[in-house]
Amino acid sequence: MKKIMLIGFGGMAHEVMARLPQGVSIGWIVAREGHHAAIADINGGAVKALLHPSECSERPDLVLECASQQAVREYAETVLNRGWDLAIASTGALADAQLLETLRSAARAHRATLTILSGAVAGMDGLAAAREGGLESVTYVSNKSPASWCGSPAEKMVDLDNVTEATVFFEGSAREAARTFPANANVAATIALMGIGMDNTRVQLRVDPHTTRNTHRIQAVGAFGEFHIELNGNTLASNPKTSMLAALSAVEACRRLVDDGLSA
Ligand SMILES: NC(=O)C1=CN([C@@H]2O[C@H](COP(=O)(O)OP(=O)(O)OC[C@H]3O[C@@H](n4cnc5c(N)ncnc54)[C@H](O)[C@@H]3O)[C@@H](O)[C@H]2O)C=CC1
Ligand SMILES: O=C([O-])CC(=O)C(=O)O
Repeated sequence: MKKIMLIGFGGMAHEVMARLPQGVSIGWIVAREGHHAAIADINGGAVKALLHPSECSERPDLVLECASQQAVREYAETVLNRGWDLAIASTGALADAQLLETLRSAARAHRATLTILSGAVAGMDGLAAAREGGLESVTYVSNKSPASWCGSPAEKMVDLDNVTEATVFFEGSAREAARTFPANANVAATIALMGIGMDNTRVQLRVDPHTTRNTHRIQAVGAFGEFHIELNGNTLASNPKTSMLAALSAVEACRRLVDDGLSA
């Protein structure tokens, strides 16, 4: 049995727990203290609630971050310094170039892997392959409902309650997008990390009152040719900011621990 550590106890973490592949169990959950009683109830106390990964004295087979960019800043270095493999959803934390370098060095020094979950988008394998031949441009457009942008800085950029048509409220770099919208624009950072970087990846964020989905459009142009991907993702019932596919990409990372057959 593979035993993983989850970081976070919100929408994505619950989806991962509900869909955990056979042969994988959750040994530890790093969460805020307010969640510890609920964690103690899971499987008759089989899961340990922690405030920090350093409280764990065993070696998890994988640490899965499904919490926030702040959680990556708080815990990722400790995890990698212990030589534990880490997969992160909150990829926008890596818009901080210094943190990215620190985590890369920690992973190299301790022979750990830092995996960027594909999250809410698809095509990251193709984008990374295209990069090998040279990319000219990568653009990303995110289109979400007003409920998705609620509680984000979008509230100050557009009237979310009264918007009547799809409206662009942000245009800029992936670095700026990921930093400004930490719960909504991690995809921008993921695309940047797999493509032409945080400053060269152009991002447009839109609010659309006529949708309930999270739509991600990627256009990449390079020596390979060009591709356009449009992904219309259903959101988690528990969190309209987060696409179900993002949670499923975390589940798939767990499945890789037990499946030793084909790999994408
Ligand atoms: N790469 C991608 O495509 C996507 C990435 N994400 C990232 O995944 C995160 C989680 O998504 P959801 O579960 O839907 O969010 P959520 O808001 O439903 O849950 C987040 C959970 O993490 C906990 N948390 C946050 N910071 C923490 C910290 N420093 N220490 C301990 N616990 C902490 C919260 O208390 C909460 O339980 C998002 O905040 C976002 O950063 C979300 C969607 C897509
Ligand atoms: O789940 C999504 O559709 C995208 C998202 O929240 C993010 O990029 O942070």
